[in-house]
Amino acid sequence: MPSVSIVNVTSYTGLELLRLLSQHPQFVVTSVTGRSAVGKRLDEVFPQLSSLLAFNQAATPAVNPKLVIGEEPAQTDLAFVCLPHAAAAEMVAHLLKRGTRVVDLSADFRLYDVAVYEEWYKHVHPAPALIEDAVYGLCERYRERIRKSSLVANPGCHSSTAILGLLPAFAAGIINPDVIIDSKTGISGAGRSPSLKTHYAEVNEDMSAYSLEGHRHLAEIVQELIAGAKDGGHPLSAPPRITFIPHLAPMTRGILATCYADLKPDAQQRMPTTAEIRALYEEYYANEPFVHVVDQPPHTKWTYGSNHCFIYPVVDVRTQRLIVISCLDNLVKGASGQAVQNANLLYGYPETMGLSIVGVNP
Ligand SMILES: NC(=O)C1=CN([C@@H]2O[C@H](COP(=O)(O)OP(=O)(O)OC[C@H]3O[C@@H](n4cnc5c(N)ncnc54)[C@H](OP(=O)(O)O)[C@@H]3O)[C@@H](O)[C@H]2O)C=CC1
Ligand SMILES: CC(=O)N[C@@H](CCC(=O)OP(=O)(O)O)C(=O)O
Repeated sequence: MPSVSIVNVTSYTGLELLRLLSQHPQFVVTSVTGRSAVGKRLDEVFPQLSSLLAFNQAATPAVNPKLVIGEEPAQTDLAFVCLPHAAAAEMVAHLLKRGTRVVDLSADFRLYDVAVYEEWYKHVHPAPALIEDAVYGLCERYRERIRKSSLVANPGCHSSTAILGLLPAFAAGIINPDVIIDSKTGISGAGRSPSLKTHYAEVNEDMSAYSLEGHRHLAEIVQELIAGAKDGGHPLSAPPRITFIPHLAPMTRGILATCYADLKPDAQQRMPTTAEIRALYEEYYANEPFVHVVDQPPHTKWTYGSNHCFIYPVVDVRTQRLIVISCLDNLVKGASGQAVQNANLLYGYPETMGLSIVGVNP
């Protein structure tokens, strides 16, 4: 059974990995780190984990709540890195050097062009030589490459939502590459560190837009939609024109992106119908266990705590625009669940292993 470390278990994504891996029949978490909790047991920091003791009958349980949090990760087969960007790249370089396979939840290896990374992240990339070895960890697109990889760059949460929502339309060339993405996110997307921006009294019953000057996830979205269009046989002649505006919504988890684009007429100057587009989307995701094309606008509550993404494409007949609503849980399909899906691919396990849970609703 592969041994696993979680680097920075004191993060929301680290904690979510513990929850998911506690149900995984193959991986065994043997090392966890977190500067603010060094020397403490997992169940001291996260008392809810003590409930696992009643179920941990195996000699090596997947998650042992008595595991002591360290400063540095011990040698393991696989590591999930849940550090902020830049710190993550340094840790990833260290782990790869000692032969550990890595799923990095940060943004450090998601962009194939280091100049684009440095433009958006405003610092010099700490390990640019590793970028070419990394695979963008959107399993629905790159599962064959992920299987052979040692470094998976787990996608961003807004990016996953928007890319999954728009890929079929870009691959089929049915829209003008001029898109507006209006993405609403739960507060946990901002992480666990205290900040006025995420203080309860500030965000409860409040909605606001942020990063209007340009959000970092735009770079990933552009990169992947260009690739999706090309691989679908409809390469773009120029970069897509995308306006992506994230909004903070008064909920703990969840992302709901509403995407708008003008439809292109077919060779007979006829516009596609909702039924045709839904059929196209259903075909694109026909064999995907975690992506579901639905016939009504999805709710973030459908995804709460699960690795599922729900997508609703519909034509606005008055304007001949395609509207696609896509939603998922930022901490699961948008982060830790997708990371486990990637780890399953790395080890040749069924992609769904340990991820069969349905969303909590209400
Ligand atoms: N939250 C989300 O929905 C998503 C997050 N991500 C990405 O996943 C990674 C983890 O995110 P998230 O779980 O939100 O993180 P959190 O903000 O919840 O955790 C941050 C923790 O990281 C530790 N930390 C901060 N700076 C450093 C540093 N320089 N070196 C080492 N440790 C540091 C601190 O813990 P301590 O002091 O205990 O070490 C801090 O509490 C990030 O790269 C994030 O961008 C990706 C997709 C979605
Ligand atoms: C609410 C909120 O602040 N969300 C974060 C999501 C960040 C994320 O997904 O992580 P990466 O930085 O790894 O891309 C944001 O919009 O920046």
